[in-house]
Amino acid sequence: MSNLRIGIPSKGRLADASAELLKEAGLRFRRQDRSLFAKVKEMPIDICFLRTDDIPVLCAEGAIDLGITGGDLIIEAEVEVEHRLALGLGGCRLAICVPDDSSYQTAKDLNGTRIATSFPNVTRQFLASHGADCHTVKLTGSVEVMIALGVADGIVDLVETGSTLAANRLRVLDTIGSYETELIQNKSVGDTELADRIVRRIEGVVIARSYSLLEYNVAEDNLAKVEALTPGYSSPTVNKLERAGWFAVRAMVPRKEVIDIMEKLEAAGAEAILETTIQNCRL
Ligand SMILES: Nc1ncnc2c1ncn2[C@@H]1O[C@H](COP(=O)(O)OP(=O)(O)OP(=O)(O)O)[C@@H](O)[C@H]1O
Ligand SMILES: O=P(O)(O)OC[C@H]1O[C@H](OP(=O)(O)OP(=O)(O)O)[C@H](O)[C@@H]1O
Ligand SMILES: [Mg+2]
Repeated sequence: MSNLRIGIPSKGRLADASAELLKEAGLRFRRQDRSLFAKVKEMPIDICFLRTDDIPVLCAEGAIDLGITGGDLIIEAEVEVEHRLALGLGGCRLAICVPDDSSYQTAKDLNGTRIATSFPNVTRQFLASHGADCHTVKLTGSVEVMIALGVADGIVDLVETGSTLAANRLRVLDTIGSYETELIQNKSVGDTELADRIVRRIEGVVIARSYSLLEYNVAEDNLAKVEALTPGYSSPTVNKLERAGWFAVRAMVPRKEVIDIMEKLEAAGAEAILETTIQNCRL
């Protein structure tokens, strides 16, 4: 059986984060210069460095068994792949944008107009579902300037901070969807056991990155109140302290909620509240 092939972006904003994610999942490899492949040490796995937007079709065609790419690119590619994991990276939204001073109010108002985009399939489907039939102008990048160039009346492009829109005096008319980076799998992978092992390893890192471990001490009278604040991933760990009537509690807490929960724990009488990061986990 040939090695399991994992395709990751060779450049761009997802490249480093994708490689780092695999390394934290225990895959040890090093890309030589600008080579297309890298062998993983002591495992029958090859890493392939590809264009982010080619990864969905290469995964569907079986050139790679697993791939890391943007959810928006997967939908635009209109291919059949298994969506194995959302990776908590590359969050963005795909939006219909028009000039700030235009009179458009809804997607339907765009009927008969020209829309510049790198996502013609998603664009046509969304506009058709809103009763608008538009001429799409397919481009690979710098879509925002096409209205100024007179090529389009509106655009569909990715929006993260909104700074590109502001710089081009554009506003969001409607949001098509929100996306993040995903791990996808070919529907007929040969070594499903190894593929599942890799998915499980990556899942452990993704969960570990999205949670922190909170530990604190609390008097018995306040125990029920604080346990409601930190129910944990499945259940908090509670141990009796030497200090009579006091308990030590440890629980996983979503990282983005930690500060808020620490304040609530303190207000509920918890003491010695500590946050530690989780390097990896299996839950
Ligand atoms: N602000 C953003 N702009 C573009 N893509 C983003 C953004 N935020 C997250 N992404 C994700 O990254 C993917 C694009 O990665 P890709 O490597 O193709 O382009 P890039 O990083 O913009 O590099 P390039 O300069 O080649 O366009 C998108 O499909 C999306 O899933
Ligand atoms: O909302 P923002 O934070 O401004 O990000 C959105 C912009 O980023 C991406 O462009 P990119 O920088 O990838 O250049 P490109 O158009 O050449 O891909 C995307 O195509 C938007 O133009
Ligand atoms: Mg780009």
